[in-house]
Amino acid sequence: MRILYEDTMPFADALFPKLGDCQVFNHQTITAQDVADADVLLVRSTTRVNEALLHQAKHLQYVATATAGTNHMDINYLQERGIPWGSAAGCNAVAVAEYVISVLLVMAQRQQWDLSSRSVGIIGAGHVGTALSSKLDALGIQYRLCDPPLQAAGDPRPFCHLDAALDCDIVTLHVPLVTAGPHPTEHLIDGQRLRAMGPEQLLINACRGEVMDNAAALACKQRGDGPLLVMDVWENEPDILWPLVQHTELATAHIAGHTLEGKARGTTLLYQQLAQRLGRPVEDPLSTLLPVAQPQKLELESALQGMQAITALVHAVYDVRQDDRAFRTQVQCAEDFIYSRKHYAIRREFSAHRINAGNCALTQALYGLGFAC
Ligand SMILES: NC(=O)c1ccc[n+]([C@@H]2O[C@H](COP(=O)([O-])OP(=O)(O)OC[C@H]3O[C@@H](n4cnc5c(N)ncnc54)[C@H](O)[C@@H]3O)[C@@H](O)[C@H]2O)c1
Ligand SMILES: O=C(O)[C@H](O)[C@H](O)COP(=O)(O)O
Repeated sequence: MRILYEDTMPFADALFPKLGDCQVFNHQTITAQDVADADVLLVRSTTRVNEALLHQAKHLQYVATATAGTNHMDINYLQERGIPWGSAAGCNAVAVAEYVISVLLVMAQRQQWDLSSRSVGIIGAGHVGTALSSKLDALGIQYRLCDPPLQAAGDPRPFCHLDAALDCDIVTLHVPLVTAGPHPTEHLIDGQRLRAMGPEQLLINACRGEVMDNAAALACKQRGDGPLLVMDVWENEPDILWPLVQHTELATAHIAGHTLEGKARGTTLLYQQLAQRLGRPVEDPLSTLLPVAQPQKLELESALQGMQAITALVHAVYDVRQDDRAFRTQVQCAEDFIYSRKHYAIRREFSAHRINAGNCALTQALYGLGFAC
């Protein structure tokens, strides 16, 4: 069993050699020739899995991506070739939800917003949208969910129309990139919708760059129109529309999902899927692989209360302003974009940290946010 896997999967070296002979590849240099003899190909979202890469691969039995998004894989081509494929649905939902929470707390401080009187429109109520809604519940922040495919499938949660979600004070996008069919998302947020949003509104894109028309967003901002923008994902990564960066409140290099837990879940989900396909015992190695966070226990400053205390603790674990600063100072071209993602610092999820808040209401909110209390 020849397994070829991308070099950006934490813990892959500890897991996949148990299942076969392994080779590691770099997405910038991989060729069709490299894949020719592979039985299994395991990627992240930076490798385009298509005919150009796979046409010489005559033995492929399985292709999988250790990510939630699958738009980098030509699923039609895989199906035509009869090659089964998999993904790591939900692996980094908590990471993206924590990114959005960090953003909201930064923006609330900067804009003097009382988040308890602001509404959030969550577009896409799958793994990420749902994880985010639980954290907003914990903070007592109102939200509306918009997800026509789930609504049509009978999901019992209350859903709203896209226009109602776009009317919220804060709008956050969590849909897959879909280019065809009844619910396409490519340029879902187009020039017209951007122009209809006011300067007090905040639009967060942490799903796929192509869901928002970036050129239209730039034109809007250059005219002084449109919402405040927070962008983790960009059209045409890594060669993005650089002039747009200066018009954003916070800008990052597609790292919302890059917690150690999120990436490690991606690797272990693929390991489990492959083990199952090979008829091997399916163990869950995640908890044994993750190191203890440093510091594991966080202390709460006794002078801080309520949202101030929550903000301090969230930002002690993950402060998106650090990633924004690094992006603005170190990322100026496509190569920088790739480099910064590949060398992203280790970021842990709230659950890796234990807090003794004392105060019952605060403990409940922190527990709801995901901290170990
Ligand atoms: N920035 C990052 O690091 C990062 C990390 C994880 C995921 N993502 C992106 O975010 C997307 C969502 O992630 P997820 O794990 O929640 O995926 P998911 O599949 O669990 O949820 C996506 C939801 O979007 C809904 N949807 C589809 N079309 C829609 C439309 N037109 N309008 C409203 N809702 C629609 C689907 O019904 C589904 O419920 C992924 O596909 C991926 O592209 C980005
Ligand atoms: O779709 C996903 O899961 C995310 O966008 C993921 O964070 C992408 O990360 P990458 O594979 O590009 O490192």
